[in-house]
Amino acid sequence: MLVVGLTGGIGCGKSTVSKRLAENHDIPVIDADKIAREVVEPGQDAYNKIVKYFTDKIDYLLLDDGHLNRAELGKWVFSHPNDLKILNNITHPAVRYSIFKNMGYYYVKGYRLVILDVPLLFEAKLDMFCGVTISVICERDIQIERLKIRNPVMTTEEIENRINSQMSMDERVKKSDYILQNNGTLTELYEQINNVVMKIKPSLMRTSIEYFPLFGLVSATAIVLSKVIYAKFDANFSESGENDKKKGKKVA
Ligand SMILES: CC(C)(COP(=O)(O)OP(=O)(O)OC[C@H]1O[C@@H](n2cnc3c(N)ncnc32)[C@H](O)[C@@H]1O)[C@@H](O)C(=O)NCCC(=O)NCCS
Ligand SMILES: Nc1ncnc2c1ncn2[C@@H]1O[C@H](COP(=O)(O)OP(=O)(O)OP(=O)(O)O)[C@@H](O)[C@H]1O
Repeated sequence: MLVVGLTGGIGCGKSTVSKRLAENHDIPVIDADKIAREVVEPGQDAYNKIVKYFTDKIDYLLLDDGHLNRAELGKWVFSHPNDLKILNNITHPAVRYSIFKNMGYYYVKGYRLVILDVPLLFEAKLDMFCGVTISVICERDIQIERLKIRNPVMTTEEIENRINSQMSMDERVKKSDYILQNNGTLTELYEQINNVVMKIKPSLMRTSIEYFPLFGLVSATAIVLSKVIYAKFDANFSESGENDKKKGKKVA
Protein backbone atom coordinates (compact mmCIF):
# COMPACT_ATOMS: atom_id res chain seq x y z
CA MET A 1 0.00 0.00 0.00
CA LEU A 2 1.36 3.39 -0.98
CA VAL A 3 1.10 5.96 1.83
CA VAL A 4 0.84 9.47 0.40
CA GLY A 5 1.58 12.35 2.78
CA LEU A 6 -0.50 15.42 2.02
CA THR A 7 0.44 18.66 3.73
CA GLY A 8 0.33 22.44 3.35
CA GLY A 9 0.08 25.65 5.33
CA ILE A 10 -3.13 26.53 7.12
CA GLY A 11 -5.91 27.33 4.64
CA CYS A 12 -3.88 26.42 1.54
CA GLY A 13 -6.38 23.73 0.57
CA LYS A 14 -5.48 20.36 2.14
CA SER A 15 -9.07 19.51 3.07
CA THR A 16 -10.28 20.59 -0.38
CA VAL A 17 -7.75 18.22 -1.98
CA SER A 18 -8.53 15.38 0.47
CA LYS A 19 -12.24 15.70 -0.19
CA ARG A 20 -11.68 15.51 -3.93
CA LEU A 21 -9.38 12.48 -3.58
CA ALA A 22 -11.93 10.68 -1.42
CA GLU A 23 -15.00 11.55 -3.49
CA ASN A 24 -13.69 11.42 -7.04
CA HIS A 25 -10.79 9.00 -6.81
CA ASP A 26 -12.11 6.74 -4.08
CA ILE A 27 -8.92 7.05 -2.04
CA PRO A 28 -9.25 6.80 1.75
CA VAL A 29 -8.00 9.76 3.77
CA ILE A 30 -6.58 9.75 7.28
CA ASP A 31 -7.25 13.27 8.56
CA ALA A 32 -4.84 14.33 11.34
CA ASP A 33 -6.87 17.47 12.23
CA LYS A 34 -9.92 15.26 12.80
CA ILE A 35 -7.91 12.80 14.88
CA ALA A 36 -6.39 15.67 16.88
CA ARG A 37 -9.94 16.74 17.74
CA GLU A 38 -10.92 13.21 18.83
CA VAL A 39 -7.94 12.74 21.17
CA VAL A 40 -8.87 15.84 23.19
CA GLU A 41 -12.48 14.84 23.84
CA PRO A 42 -13.38 15.05 27.56
CA GLY A 43 -12.10 12.05 29.47
CA GLN A 44 -9.17 11.35 27.14
CA ASP A 45 -5.66 11.36 28.58
CA ALA A 46 -4.60 14.34 26.40
CA TYR A 47 -7.67 16.31 27.50
CA ASN A 48 -6.82 15.82 31.18
CA LYS A 49 -3.21 16.93 30.61
CA ILE A 50 -4.30 20.02 28.67
CA VAL A 51 -6.78 21.05 31.37
CA LYS A 52 -4.14 20.57 34.06
CA TYR A 53 -1.46 22.61 32.28
CA PHE A 54 -3.53 25.41 30.70
CA THR A 55 -6.27 25.98 33.25
CA ASP A 56 -4.37 28.74 35.11
CA LYS A 57 -3.18 30.40 31.90
CA ILE A 58 -6.34 30.69 29.81
CA ASP A 59 -9.66 32.18 30.89
CA TYR A 60 -12.58 30.19 29.48
CA LEU A 61 -10.41 27.17 28.61
CA LEU A 62 -13.54 25.03 28.81
CA LEU A 63 -16.95 25.45 27.21
CA ASP A 64 -20.11 24.96 29.29
CA ASP A 65 -20.38 21.34 28.11
CA GLY A 66 -16.83 20.57 29.32
CA HIS A 67 -15.22 20.48 25.86
CA LEU A 68 -12.06 22.47 25.22
CA ASN A 69 -12.63 26.01 24.02
CA ARG A 70 -10.51 25.55 20.89
CA ALA A 71 -10.73 29.18 19.83
CA GLU A 72 -9.23 30.38 23.13
CA LEU A 73 -6.64 27.60 23.30
CA GLY A 74 -5.65 28.35 19.68
CA LYS A 75 -5.34 32.09 20.35
CA TRP A 76 -3.06 31.37 23.31
CA VAL A 77 -0.72 28.72 21.88
CA PHE A 78 -0.18 30.42 18.52
CA SER A 79 1.05 33.51 20.36
CA HIS A 80 3.08 31.56 22.97
CA PRO A 81 5.51 29.31 21.07
CA ASN A 82 6.68 27.38 24.15
CA ASP A 83 3.14 26.48 25.08
CA LEU A 84 2.48 25.38 21.50
CA LYS A 85 5.37 22.93 21.92
CA ILE A 86 3.82 21.68 25.15
CA LEU A 87 0.42 21.24 23.50
CA ASN A 88 2.10 19.35 20.64
CA ASN A 89 3.94 17.12 23.11
CA ILE A 90 0.66 16.30 24.82
CA THR A 91 -1.40 15.63 21.69
CA HIS A 92 1.03 14.24 19.11
CA PRO A 93 1.73 10.79 20.64
CA ALA A 94 -2.01 10.04 20.67
CA VAL A 95 -2.44 11.44 17.14
CA ARG A 96 0.49 9.36 15.87
CA TYR A 97 -0.89 6.20 17.48
CA SER A 98 -4.28 6.71 15.86
CA ILE A 99 -2.68 7.41 12.45
CA PHE A 100 -0.75 4.12 12.58
CA LYS A 101 -3.89 2.25 13.67
CA ASN A 102 -5.77 3.71 10.69
CA MET A 103 -2.93 2.84 8.30
CA GLY A 104 -3.04 -0.76 9.54
CA TYR A 105 -6.79 -0.85 8.97
CA TYR A 106 -6.52 0.28 5.32
CA TYR A 107 -3.60 -2.09 4.68
CA VAL A 108 -5.62 -5.05 5.95
CA LYS A 109 -8.58 -3.94 3.82
CA GLY A 110 -6.32 -4.19 0.74
CA TYR A 111 -6.29 -0.52 -0.36
CA ARG A 112 -3.65 0.38 -2.95
CA LEU A 113 -3.22 3.91 -1.72
CA VAL A 114 -4.02 5.91 1.39
CA ILE A 115 -3.73 9.67 1.98
CA LEU A 116 -2.22 10.97 5.20
CA ASP A 117 -3.55 14.52 5.51
CA VAL A 118 -1.27 16.08 8.14
CA PRO A 119 -0.55 19.82 8.47
CA LEU A 120 2.67 19.06 10.37
CA LEU A 121 3.79 16.13 8.20
CA PHE A 122 7.44 17.23 7.96
CA GLU A 123 7.68 18.88 11.38
CA ALA A 124 6.45 15.66 13.06
CA LYS A 125 8.66 13.56 10.73
CA LEU A 126 5.68 11.51 9.58
CA ASP A 127 6.97 11.86 6.01
CA MET A 128 9.34 9.01 6.96
CA PHE A 129 6.47 6.61 6.49
CA CYS A 130 5.25 8.05 3.18
CA GLY A 131 6.24 6.73 -0.23
CA VAL A 132 5.22 10.05 -1.78
CA THR A 133 4.66 13.52 -0.33
CA ILE A 134 2.47 16.27 -1.77
CA SER A 135 2.23 19.90 -0.63
CA VAL A 136 -0.65 22.20 -1.39
CA ILE A 137 0.63 25.76 -1.60
CA CYS A 138 -0.80 29.16 -2.36
CA GLU A 139 0.30 32.75 -2.13
CA ARG A 140 0.18 34.28 1.35
CA ASP A 141 -2.37 36.98 0.40
CA ILE A 142 -4.74 34.38 -1.03
CA GLN A 143 -4.19 32.14 2.01
CA ILE A 144 -5.13 34.97 4.39
CA GLU A 145 -8.11 36.02 2.28
CA ARG A 146 -9.52 32.47 2.14
CA LEU A 147 -9.03 32.02 5.87
CA LYS A 148 -10.88 35.25 6.59
CA ILE A 149 -13.79 34.09 4.47
CA ARG A 150 -13.81 30.65 6.11
CA ASN A 151 -13.48 31.98 9.63
CA PRO A 152 -14.62 35.64 9.84
CA VAL A 153 -14.05 35.89 13.61
CA MET A 154 -10.33 35.22 13.25
CA THR A 155 -8.27 38.42 13.19
CA THR A 156 -5.45 39.01 10.71
CA GLU A 157 -3.00 38.83 13.64
CA GLU A 158 -4.32 35.42 14.71
CA ILE A 159 -4.08 34.13 11.16
CA GLU A 160 -0.52 35.42 10.80
CA ASN A 161 0.47 33.87 14.13
CA ARG A 162 -0.69 30.48 12.88
CA ILE A 163 1.07 30.85 9.53
CA ASN A 164 4.27 31.92 11.27
CA SER A 165 4.18 28.93 13.62
CA GLN A 166 4.34 26.58 10.62
CA MET A 167 7.11 25.56 8.25
CA SER A 168 7.82 28.08 5.49
CA MET A 169 6.44 27.44 2.03
CA ASP A 170 9.96 27.26 0.54
CA GLU A 171 10.98 24.55 2.95
CA ARG A 172 7.79 22.60 2.26
CA VAL A 173 8.39 22.82 -1.49
CA LYS A 174 11.95 21.58 -1.05
CA LYS A 175 10.84 18.57 0.96
CA SER A 176 7.87 17.51 -1.21
CA ASP A 177 7.76 15.17 -4.18
CA TYR A 178 4.80 16.97 -5.78
CA ILE A 179 3.34 20.45 -5.48
CA LEU A 180 -0.28 21.47 -6.00
CA GLN A 181 -0.44 25.20 -6.68
CA ASN A 182 -3.77 26.45 -5.41
CA ASN A 183 -3.78 30.10 -6.45
CA GLY A 184 -6.49 29.73 -9.07
CA THR A 185 -9.88 28.12 -9.46
CA LEU A 186 -11.03 24.81 -8.08
CA THR A 187 -11.16 23.45 -11.64
CA GLU A 188 -7.46 24.21 -12.04
CA LEU A 189 -6.74 22.52 -8.72
CA TYR A 190 -8.75 19.43 -9.67
CA GLU A 191 -6.83 19.12 -12.93
CA GLN A 192 -3.53 19.07 -11.03
CA ILE A 193 -4.96 16.45 -8.66
CA ASN A 194 -5.86 14.21 -11.65
CA ASN A 195 -2.29 14.54 -12.97
CA VAL A 196 -0.71 13.58 -9.67
CA VAL A 197 -3.04 10.63 -9.12
CA MET A 198 -2.19 9.29 -12.58
CA LYS A 199 1.52 9.55 -11.79
CA ILE A 200 1.52 7.97 -8.35
CA LYS A 201 -1.21 5.31 -8.35
CA PRO A 202 0.58 1.98 -7.84
CA SER A 203 -0.30 -0.92 -10.12
CA LEU A 204 -2.44 -3.74 -8.84
CA MET A 205 0.59 -5.99 -9.38
CA ARG A 206 2.80 -3.91 -7.06
CA THR A 207 0.10 -3.80 -4.39
CA SER A 208 -0.42 -7.58 -4.59
CA ILE A 209 3.31 -8.28 -4.34
CA GLU A 210 3.52 -6.18 -1.19
CA TYR A 211 1.11 -8.55 0.53
CA PHE A 212 3.87 -11.16 0.57
CA PRO A 213 5.41 -10.42 3.97
CA LEU A 214 9.02 -10.35 2.70
CA PHE A 215 8.28 -7.88 -0.12
CA GLY A 216 6.09 -5.77 2.15
CA LEU A 217 8.88 -5.54 4.71
CA VAL A 218 11.53 -4.75 2.10
CA SER A 219 9.33 -2.07 0.53
CA ALA A 220 8.52 -0.39 3.87
CA THR A 221 12.16 -0.55 5.00
CA ALA A 222 13.34 0.92 1.68
CA ILE A 223 10.97 3.89 2.06
CA VAL A 224 12.06 4.66 5.63
CA LEU A 225 15.77 4.19 4.82
CA SER A 226 15.63 6.37 1.72
CA LYS A 227 13.99 9.12 3.78
CA VAL A 228 16.63 8.86 6.52
CA ILE A 229 19.45 9.02 3.95
CA TYR A 230 17.77 11.89 2.11
CA ALA A 231 17.35 13.82 5.38
CA LYS A 232 21.07 13.36 6.10
CA PHE A 233 22.13 14.56 2.65
CA ASP A 234 19.61 17.39 2.78
CA ALA A 235 21.16 18.64 6.02
CA ASN A 236 24.64 18.56 4.41
CA PHE A 237 23.35 20.35 1.29
CA SER A 238 21.65 22.99 3.45
CA GLU A 239 24.94 23.74 5.16
CA SER A 240 26.68 24.22 1.83
CA GLY A 241 23.82 26.25 0.31
CA GLU A 242 23.26 23.62 -2.41
CA ASN A 243 19.59 23.32 -1.57
CA ASP A 244 18.73 26.56 -3.29
CA LYS A 245 19.65 24.97 -6.61
CA LYS A 246 16.97 22.28 -6.22
CA LYS A 247 13.95 24.57 -6.18
CA GLY A 248 11.11 24.65 -8.66
CA LYS A 249 11.02 20.96 -9.73
CA LYS A 250 7.81 18.95 -9.55
CA VAL A 251 4.70 21.11 -10.01
CA ALA A 252 1.85 18.79 -11.02
C1 LIG B 1 -4.69 24.70 18.88
C2 LIG B 1 -5.99 24.04 18.51
C3 LIG B 1 -6.80 23.73 19.77
C4 LIG B 1 -6.81 25.04 17.65
O1 LIG B 1 -7.98 24.40 17.23
P1 LIG B 1 -8.81 24.94 15.96
O2 LIG B 1 -10.11 24.20 15.97
O3 LIG B 1 -8.86 26.43 16.02
O4 LIG B 1 -7.96 24.57 14.66
P2 LIG B 1 -7.84 23.12 13.94
O5 LIG B 1 -7.46 22.09 14.93
O6 LIG B 1 -9.04 22.88 13.11
O7 LIG B 1 -6.56 23.35 13.02
C5 LIG B 1 -6.63 24.19 11.88
C6 LIG B 1 -5.25 24.37 11.31
O8 LIG B 1 -4.39 25.01 12.24
C7 LIG B 1 -3.07 24.56 12.02
N1 LIG B 1 -2.53 23.91 13.24
C8 LIG B 1 -3.17 23.14 14.13
N2 LIG B 1 -2.34 22.70 15.09
C9 LIG B 1 -1.13 23.23 14.79
C10 LIG B 1 0.14 23.15 15.41
N3 LIG B 1 0.32 22.42 16.53
N4 LIG B 1 1.18 23.81 14.83
C11 LIG B 1 1.01 24.54 13.71
N5 LIG B 1 -0.19 24.64 13.07
C12 LIG B 1 -1.23 23.99 13.60
C13 LIG B 1 -3.15 23.54 10.88
O9 LIG B 1 -2.90 24.16 9.66
C14 LIG B 1 -4.57 23.07 10.96
O10 LIG B 1 -5.01 22.55 9.72
C15 LIG B 1 -5.76 22.73 17.71
O11 LIG B 1 -5.29 23.05 16.42
C16 LIG B 1 -4.79 21.76 18.37
O12 LIG B 1 -5.14 21.11 19.33
N6 LIG B 1 -3.54 21.66 17.83
C17 LIG B 1 -2.55 20.76 18.38
C18 LIG B 1 -2.66 19.41 17.74
C19 LIG B 1 -2.10 19.43 16.34
O13 LIG B 1 -0.89 19.56 16.15
N7 LIG B 1 -2.97 19.32 15.35
C20 LIG B 1 -2.58 19.31 13.96
C21 LIG B 1 -2.65 17.94 13.40
S1 LIG B 1 -1.38 16.89 14.01
N1 LIG C 1 -9.11 27.10 -5.42
C1 LIG C 1 -9.92 27.62 -4.49
N2 LIG C 1 -10.74 28.63 -4.81
C2 LIG C 1 -11.56 29.20 -3.87
N3 LIG C 1 -11.61 28.80 -2.58
C3 LIG C 1 -10.82 27.78 -2.21
C4 LIG C 1 -9.92 27.14 -3.14
N4 LIG C 1 -9.27 26.16 -2.48
C5 LIG C 1 -9.71 26.19 -1.21
N5 LIG C 1 -10.63 27.16 -1.05
C6 LIG C 1 -11.33 27.55 0.21
O1 LIG C 1 -10.31 28.02 1.10
C7 LIG C 1 -10.58 27.62 2.43
C8 LIG C 1 -9.36 26.83 2.96
O2 LIG C 1 -9.29 25.59 2.26
P1 LIG C 1 -9.14 24.21 3.06
O3 LIG C 1 -10.10 24.16 4.20
O4 LIG C 1 -9.19 23.11 2.06
O5 LIG C 1 -7.66 24.42 3.60
P2 LIG C 1 -6.83 23.54 4.62
O6 LIG C 1 -5.43 23.58 4.15
O7 LIG C 1 -7.44 22.20 4.80
O8 LIG C 1 -7.01 24.41 5.94
P3 LIG C 1 -6.59 23.99 7.46
O9 LIG C 1 -5.12 24.07 7.51
O10 LIG C 1 -7.23 25.02 8.32
O11 LIG C 1 -7.13 22.64 7.73
C9 LIG C 1 -11.86 26.80 2.39
O12 LIG C 1 -12.92 27.64 2.75
C10 LIG C 1 -11.97 26.36 0.94
O13 LIG C 1 -13.30 26.17 0.53
